[in-house]
Amino acid sequence: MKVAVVMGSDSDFPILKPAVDLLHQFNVETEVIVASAHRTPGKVRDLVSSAEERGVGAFISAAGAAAHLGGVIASYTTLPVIGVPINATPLNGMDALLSTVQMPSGIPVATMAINGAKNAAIFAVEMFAISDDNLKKALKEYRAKMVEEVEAKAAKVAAQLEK
Ligand SMILES: Nc1c(C(=O)O)ncn1[C@@H]1O[C@H](COP(=O)(O)O)[C@@H](O)[C@H]1O
Repeated sequence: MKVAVVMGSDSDFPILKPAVDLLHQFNVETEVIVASAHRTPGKVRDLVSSAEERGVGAFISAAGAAAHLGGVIASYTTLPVIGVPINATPLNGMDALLSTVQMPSGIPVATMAINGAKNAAIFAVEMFAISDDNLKKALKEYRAKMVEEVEAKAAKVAAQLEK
């Protein structure tokens, strides 16, 4: 199964790139697509309608401003949609957060933090890991590495206090 990473504009890509890299680090296949519910509605409908045939198991949808992309993707599929509101306007992402998260009942978009693309990737891996023991193991290793990194930071602070 792969993750379709859809963004509203190429201007969102710098936020999405680390998420795509993270998915590849877990050996999860991706397709990375620029498409807009506002500007290219036909492309969004087509790519979502045919997604299951291409082996897509989940969507990550990232958009800034009036971010309707996630909701529109969710309207065309029963695959899970993870929304990433992007900070792209003078409203600092609040516009995208509210338009992504406040979905009408029945059509959910699992919304991450503003610019929270890496958590979207991890969340997708967690969903795939439910039926994939290798991914489950890889997630446990990822967490263990995080513990090591925090302990190294704690040791650094402790060393500074001893000076
Ligand atoms: N929110 C949407 C949608 C949509 O929801 O369909 N399409 C593009 N956008 C967003 O507009 C912002 C500015 O786009 P440009 O940089 O192309 O002007 C981007 O953050 C994009 O995700």
